[in-house]
Amino acid sequence: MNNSSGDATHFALVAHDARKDEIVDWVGLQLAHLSRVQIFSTGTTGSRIKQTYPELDVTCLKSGPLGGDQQIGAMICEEKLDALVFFVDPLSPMPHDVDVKALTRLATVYDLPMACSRSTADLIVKGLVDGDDYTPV
Ligand SMILES: O=C(CO)COP(=O)(O)O
Repeated sequence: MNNSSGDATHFALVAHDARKDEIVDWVGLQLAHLSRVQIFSTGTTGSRIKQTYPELDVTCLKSGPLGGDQQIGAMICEEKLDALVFFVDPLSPMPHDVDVKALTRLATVYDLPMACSRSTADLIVKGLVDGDDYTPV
């Protein structure tokens, strides 16, 4: 836990449409660990995760194209998140591409652990939930 509120571990989980099935599958594989995490998601991603795993603690924000990416960006600036898992679709143009860029940019600016793929997302879970507390050097 590195968020400034000092309580539970907070993850943002976001996926573009072409990768929503993939994030739902990934959450299922990490269910035991993610059940110990407070999850914040953009609207449609969060609804899918909640529907499939009602036992998880998921807060749904606005849909990405309607401001959800920006809400997550604001949480990063306010140091309310410990990690961002963002399964980006690299093959489709997005009407809200500027928001997508802004979100990944802020994760970089604030040195927030960010995963855009399953393997990196696994490593984040291993480092932040399954392993010893992560302390940035
Ligand atoms: O568009 C998104 C991220 O850029 C995701 O938004 P939804 O989860 O609402 O589809």
